[in-house]
Amino acid sequence: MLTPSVKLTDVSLRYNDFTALNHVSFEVNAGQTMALLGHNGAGKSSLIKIILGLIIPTSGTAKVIGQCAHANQQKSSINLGYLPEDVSFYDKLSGREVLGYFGALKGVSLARIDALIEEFGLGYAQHRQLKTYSKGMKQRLGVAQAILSQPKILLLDEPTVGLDPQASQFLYGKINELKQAGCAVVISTHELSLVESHLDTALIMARGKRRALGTCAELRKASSLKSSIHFDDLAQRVKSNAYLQQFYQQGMLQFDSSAKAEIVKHLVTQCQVFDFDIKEPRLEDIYHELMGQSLCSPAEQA
Ligand SMILES: Nc1ncnc2c1ncn2[C@@H]1O[C@H](COP(=O)(O)OP(=O)(O)OP(=O)(O)O)[C@@H](O)[C@H]1O
Repeated sequence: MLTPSVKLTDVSLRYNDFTALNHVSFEVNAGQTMALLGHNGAGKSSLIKIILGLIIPTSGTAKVIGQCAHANQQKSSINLGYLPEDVSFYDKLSGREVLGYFGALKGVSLARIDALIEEFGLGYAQHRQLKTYSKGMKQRLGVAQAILSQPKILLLDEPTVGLDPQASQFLYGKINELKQAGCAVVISTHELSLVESHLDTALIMARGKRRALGTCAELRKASSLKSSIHFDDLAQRVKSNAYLQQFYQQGMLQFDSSAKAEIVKHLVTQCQVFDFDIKEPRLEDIYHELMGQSLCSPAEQA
């Protein structure tokens, strides 16, 4: 059986008397991206630090490619790439010196460093001290550092903060390349619309607990949010079609996501309607439905 790249089983974490994580389990396989979502203080960064082996869970187990995460941190035998939430490097160094330093630690060739500097659009500033870099330039450098050694596991804590739209798109392109090469990716982010089309699964955390885990389709099915279909002369067609009438609301067909395949089949085979517009709940809609309207406070223990 395939060993998951990341496997957390029943992990709890206490900081003194505060329970930051409460019986959390999930797996990420090679070549998969999991988005780690949740309110401020939900426990996302703590989970990433546990995978890195920087924090040992109070109870439960954390494994990376079958090894205890903490033991791997000490041996560094598994190649992990990490972008911390607040990326900061010694600001008297130049961008090139930073990548050169991490490259030397990880045995990366100078050619790879040169290529990444150019790809991330930092060539013109590579010899300047970091104190002259903008926030987005530092973030680009941080992402380049994280993927430098083409890791087997890539952990990105809010990677698109400060990135312009093109740089964000470029980053997701790079992530997809790494996935193709078998990298397992965990991305903690609040930018749901950006991550939606790139994830395989999403883990939604609330107050240290797992609120939901699944593919977008699974989360959509589990939600009570409706999908909808619209097409020209829909109202006319519905008048003479008892099957469609049961879904007709506010000028469109509205239904649970699990009914989509059946309705589409009906439209194509029974009504000869081939051109329609389907709208499904977005990840952001599902997230808001799960989290509710009021602000979650990490201090409220569930
Ligand atoms: N070293 C620490 N000591 C005490 N409490 C901590 C420590 N680190 C984190 N916490 C608490 O644990 C909870 C989870 O923090 P964490 O940083 O994992 O949240 P997060 O989901 O990454 O939040 P955000 O989206 O705001 O970055 C928070 O209530 C935080 O205050």
